[in-house]
Amino acid sequence: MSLWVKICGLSTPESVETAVAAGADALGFVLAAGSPRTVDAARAASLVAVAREAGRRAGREVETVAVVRHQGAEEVERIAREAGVDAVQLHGDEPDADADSLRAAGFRVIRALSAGEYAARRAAGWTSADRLLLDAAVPGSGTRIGAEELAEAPAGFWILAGGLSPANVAEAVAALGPGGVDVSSGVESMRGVKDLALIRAFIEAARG
Ligand SMILES: O=C(O)c1ccccc1NCC(=O)[C@H](O)[C@H](O)COP(=O)(O)O
Repeated sequence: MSLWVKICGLSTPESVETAVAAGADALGFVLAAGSPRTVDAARAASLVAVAREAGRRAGREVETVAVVRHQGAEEVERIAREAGVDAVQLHGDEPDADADSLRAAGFRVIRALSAGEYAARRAAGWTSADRLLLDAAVPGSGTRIGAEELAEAPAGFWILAGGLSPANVAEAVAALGPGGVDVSSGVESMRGVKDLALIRAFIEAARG
């Protein structure tokens, strides 16, 4: 099966068009405050419309994802509805009940955890109905997760994030065996500014 690829932190129509044309499965819009990639819900809605149209032209569905952190379930549901996304990616200390209520409200949920958080939850017997994304401790920082931090890779489908780039994604996938990958910093020319050639190169390298 083809590797699932998500390009995160998109904020311009050009970067959305490029990611879809290059074959991305999912696009992330940062609705968490305080990031150079943050867009408001109205801006995200216009980018979601661009993604839908580009997906229609490409003859496939592209998943749109609101990336949030430390926002309550009600607030997340409100902004996700306004943005018109398919899924939410929870990056904070949200309780499982928030994920349950967002799923019940019709959104797919991605739970983003650092490798350390995942190891602690796994040891405590935690399981989740949602897709799991393993990331560096500081999301969107371009920091990699090392194989040593990931003593046991999750069973089943999971998504690797954190410091991936066109130069290292193939090696990271071979070493850790995720079903999907997620990138932000590694396809930017400077923090918060996506580079269209790097987006294309990342997707090609990930699938190559
Ligand atoms: O991008 C941010 O600044 C951000 C802020 C708050 C929560 C999540 C954020 N980003 C999530 C992602 O972009 C990715 O899912 C992931 O962290 C990969 O980031 P990177 O290491 O930059 O490739």
